[in-house]
Amino acid sequence: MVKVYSYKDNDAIAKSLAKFIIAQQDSVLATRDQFNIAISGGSLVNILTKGLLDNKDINWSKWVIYFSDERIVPLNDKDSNFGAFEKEVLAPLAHHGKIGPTIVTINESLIHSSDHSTDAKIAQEYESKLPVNGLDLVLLGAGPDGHTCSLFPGHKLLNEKTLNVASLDDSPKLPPRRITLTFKYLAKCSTLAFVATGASKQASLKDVFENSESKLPCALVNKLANDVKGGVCWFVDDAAVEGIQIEKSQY
Ligand SMILES: O=C(O)[C@H](O)[C@@H](O)[C@H](O)[C@H](O)COP(=O)(O)O
Repeated sequence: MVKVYSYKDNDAIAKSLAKFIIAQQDSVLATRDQFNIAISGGSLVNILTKGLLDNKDINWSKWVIYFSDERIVPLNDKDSNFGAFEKEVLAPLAHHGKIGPTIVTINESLIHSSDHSTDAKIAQEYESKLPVNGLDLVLLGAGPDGHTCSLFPGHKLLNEKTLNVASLDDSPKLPPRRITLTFKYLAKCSTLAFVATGASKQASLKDVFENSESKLPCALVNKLANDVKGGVCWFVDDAAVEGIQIEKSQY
């Protein structure tokens, strides 16, 4: 089942997404002591900052945070997804004296600026740190071209059937070298939640939601809805889904 939750702006999304994440957190922590979540880059980090930072219901010390994809750059590089999350969320958390989450990043000692041959090793090592049975929640972005994680339209990784985490060095969006969760691994996770905002997403989301044959990566994630027990949902703003024939509600 794919659900679409739609709001007028990022502040409203941030509030509702926080409520959703806390519900997932609470149901997992009722049964075990660790909440495994993956986040993505882009504007999602800013929405998480708004919704989570001063939120007393987040049990940060029980969170283990992974990345749905990461750029193969040093962690302090402006293009690093970890770097953005550290600056926006982790540093302010530490500043408030809170016990922070555990973060699982790529091993930057394996990055060689000109030699890409260790990129597969970075992916392999990242895969070895992931829970074998999948994550509790994966927060996904959606690019204007319909990509998600670093799974791009028409890319050979859309057909990856063996690896849970793969590397690529031909990302059409810079920077070119990345690692990404694959569909194989996303299918093992409990809940998949997209956050997509802005009119630049309209054309690809029209294809995702109105064309049952769509091959866009975001559409292929929607097709996993029956495999993942918590389903697939979308948190969108009105601009992203204007004119698109879908049933919308609010969480
Ligand atoms: O690695 C990347 O290329 C980006 O992080 C990307 O995957 C992002 O998540 C989407 O393009 C959505 O970005 P916005 O939310 O900023 O529109």
